[in-house]
This record gives sequence, C-alpha cells and structure tokens, in this order.
Amino acid sequence: MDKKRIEKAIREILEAIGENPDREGLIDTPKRIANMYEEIFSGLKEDPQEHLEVYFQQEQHEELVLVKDIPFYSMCEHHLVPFFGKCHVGYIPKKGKLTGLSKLARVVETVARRPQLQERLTTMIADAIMEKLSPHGVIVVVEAEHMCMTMRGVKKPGSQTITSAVRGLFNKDAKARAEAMALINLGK
Ligand SMILES: Nc1nc2c(ncn2[C@@H]2O[C@H](COP(=O)(O)OP(=O)(O)OP(=O)(O)O)[C@@H](O)[C@H]2O)c(=O)[nH]1
Ligand SMILES: [Zn+2]
Repeated sequence: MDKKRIEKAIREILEAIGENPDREGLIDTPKRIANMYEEIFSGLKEDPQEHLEVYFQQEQHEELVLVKDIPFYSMCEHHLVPFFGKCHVGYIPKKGKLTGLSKLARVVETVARRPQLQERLTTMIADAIMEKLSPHGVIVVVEAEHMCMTMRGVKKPGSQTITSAVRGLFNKDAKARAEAMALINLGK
C-alpha cells in the first residue's frame, strides 16, 4: 500500500475542506490515516481461501457447523464510511473436510477489510468456503448497520440490513435452511 500517497491525499482533502493541515491537532493526521487504512484495507492483499486450511479428520462429522455472531467492521465502497455488524457462517462438511473454527472468522476479516458492499461481502464468504472445502452446503447471514445511512444522507440510525447467501444443500432443502436459521436466531 502506498502510504506516502495516502498522506498526500489526506493533506489535500484537509486543505480542500478549508482546514489548516499544519495546525497542531492535524499535523499527524495524514500519517495516522495512512496507518489506519493499511490496517482496515489489509484484506485487499489476501485471498479469503488461503485461510481455509483443510483438516482431513478420521471422525466423519457431516452435520452443521455454525459460528454465529462474528463481529466485523468494513468500509462502504460508495462513501468510505464504516458499515459493521455480525456475520453468521455455517457449513455442512463433506468427507471429513473440516476447517478450524477461527478460520471461518478469518475469512470474514479478509473480505471485510477492503472497500466493500454488504452483498458482495456475503457472497465472497459463501463462495470461498464452497470452493475450498466442497461441503454439502454453506449458509452465510450478515446483519449490519451502514454509517452512510445513519450519520448522513437518509439518516436512519438503528436500521439494519440483512443479507444471506446459501449454497448447495441449503439451496435445495428448505428444512435444513430453516434449521440453520432457527439456530442463528436462537436467543434473539
Ligand atoms: N446495495 C448496497 N447499497 C449500499 C451499500 N452500502 C451503501 N449502499 C447504498 O449505495 C447507494 C449509493 O447511492 P448514490 O445515489 O450513488 O449516492 P448518494 O447520493 O450518496 O445516496 P444517498 O445515501 O441516498 O444520499 C446508497 O443508496 C447507499 O445506501 C451496500 O453494501 N449494498
Ligand atoms: Zn455508503
């Protein structure tokens, strides 16, 4: 990532909005933002599939594995302000092709840490798991609040956007899908 270029651009923005980028409080702001962008856009240099190490296990678990309430922060690609919330990721492994539970959360991090759309974030998670683990099915549900809808524009704080992506068995089998959704909504 070209941090020097980000610093220059932020200085330019500060001047353009009529601020003095050399005043005490702002002098280090371009550098801080460059460091922050390196962190929050770090997913751009990663492939979500690279996290999905496959463990071939002796024990055959061909039932639902669901990690729910994975918190995430991403940046809306239209306004470059945050959208954030929770991801629920479930899959039914096939032929012992399991992955580590934390790896599912790592996939979420990789796709969240880039300029993003909620729909694309959701499908990227489902597709990465589908392609790398070839499971019976994948279900991903994302609930998020978009700052571009709350602090500006239409100004609807508290509104939640829910997206889902279902693949494989969850697509065909309404009962399996309903069971996974019931577990996702459990305790709400
Ligand atoms: N589908 C989708 N839309 C998004 C997402 N994040 C932000 N948006 C929307 O992107 C749209 C951009 O609309 P534009 O009309 O180009 O921009 P704008 O004039 O700033 O729009 P307003 O937000 O309505 O003021 C808005 O409707 C946003 O709510 C997202 O993750 N998915
Ligand atoms: Zn936006």
